[in-house]
Amino acid sequence: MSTFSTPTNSHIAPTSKAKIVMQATGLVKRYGQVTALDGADFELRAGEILAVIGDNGAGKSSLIKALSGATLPDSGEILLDGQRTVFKSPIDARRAGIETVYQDLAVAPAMTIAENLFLGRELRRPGLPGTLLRMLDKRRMLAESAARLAELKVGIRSMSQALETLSGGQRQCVAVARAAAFAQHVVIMDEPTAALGVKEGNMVLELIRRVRDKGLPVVLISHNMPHVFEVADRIHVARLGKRAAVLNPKKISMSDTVAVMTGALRPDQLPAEMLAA
Ligand SMILES: Nc1ncnc2c1ncn2[C@@H]1O[C@H](COP(=O)(O)OP(=O)(O)OP(=O)(O)O)[C@@H](O)[C@H]1O
Repeated sequence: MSTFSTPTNSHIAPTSKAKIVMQATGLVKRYGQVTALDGADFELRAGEILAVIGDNGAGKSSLIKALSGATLPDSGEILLDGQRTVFKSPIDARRAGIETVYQDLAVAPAMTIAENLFLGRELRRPGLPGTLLRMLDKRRMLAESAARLAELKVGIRSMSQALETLSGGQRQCVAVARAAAFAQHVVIMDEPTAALGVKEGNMVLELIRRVRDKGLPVVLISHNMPHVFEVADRIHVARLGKRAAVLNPKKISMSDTVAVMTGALRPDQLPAEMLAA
């Protein structure tokens, strides 16, 4: 069997005894004649970065949409901390502590970094007696933004500069930091390093590790195999609307991973050590 890359991820991966933070069983989602999810299972553990990979149309986005409340599956169960949960909207998922960083970033380029961090969750000053009017607390939002970014070692100095003045990688870091700042349980990232150069991609990968090390498990959807192997503790392979396998990136090569993803290699043909516990 081929060996392709030496994983550089030095973090101690969670063992099979690590707590299951989020779980899904038998998710089904149909769009007319198309079955996007065909009984997909999912399991995210405390302390891990779980990469979700799969060929085009394998059901990655549909899975993530179900986990983040963007779509309601036709059947199947989602459990958060062991409790059955139904997300009827992304707001439900956010309330439950799940933050998602979408590919389009959902940011306002002309607004400041602080305004973007608190977009939709603005801090306000106490209301004046007898009025409902509550002014935005810009000072606190600036201070808190600076604190959040510093905590994650994102090296951006001025929180009052417009987001559009930042590079693509820095903007992505702001989006990730925003998710990490508000998430109580899980951060889901959809292709966070797509369209970034090598240096900027590495900067975002570093940040993703810091988010995990801060105590938030991360679900990372990516087509970028070197990036997956750089940071993932386990690799969930989606195929034909199901979870085909969960792989151990420390034991399996990139080429064999791609072979499992495309169906050229069946998971039951792999030595047990290549499968994640
Ligand atoms: N809103 C929709 N309406 C109709 N079909 C859909 C819809 N969303 C997804 N599908 C179909 O469901 C299947 C799974 O799609 P999904 O986007 O989940 O796969 P994916 O693994 O994320 O693919 P990609 O890597 O190309 O984004 C595909 O056949 C897709 O065409």
